[in-house]
Amino acid sequence: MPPRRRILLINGPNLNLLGLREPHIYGSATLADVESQAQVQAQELGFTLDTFQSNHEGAIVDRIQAAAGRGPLAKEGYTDADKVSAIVINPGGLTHTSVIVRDALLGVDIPFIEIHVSNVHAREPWRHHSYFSDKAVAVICGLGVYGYTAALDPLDLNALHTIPQ
Ligand SMILES: O=C1C[C@@](O)(C(=O)O)C[C@@H](O)[C@@H]1O
Repeated sequence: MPPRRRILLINGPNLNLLGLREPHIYGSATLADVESQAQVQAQELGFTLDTFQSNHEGAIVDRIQAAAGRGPLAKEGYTDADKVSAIVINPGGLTHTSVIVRDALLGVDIPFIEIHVSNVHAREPWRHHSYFSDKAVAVICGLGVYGYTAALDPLDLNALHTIPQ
């Protein structure tokens, strides 16, 4: 059987307001636009896409653990079928603060791509540091919401592990 490709797209705090918050920085596309475009792309490329957004750090940790079939959500109906082979994550402000989301990603050992809509390196100095970049397969920033499309591109996915059936 061919390897399964199931990708999890996570958006962190405040990204539910994409399209409304600071449009001069983040543009006018909404999170719904981003997720539906990503679903179209997934269908075209033949992988399953799960999407998740939360404003809560612990909820993101629980969802990452569930992506490996572990943690509290694993007891609530998430099964092995929900295991993913790669994660695309825009951690939002947690990028610059979150040891625990970093630890969650390292703990499940699922390769991930970090994406930011804005060019964080052209913004406030404290946005230049990420708790994720040194462990990410790739980091995409400053491409606007096209960054999500780039992250899900098969060229990037080919570089990632897949879960054998
Ligand atoms: O919430 C966000 C969004 C962001 O991750 C981006 O997509 O550009 C950049 C972060 O610094 C910020 O806190």
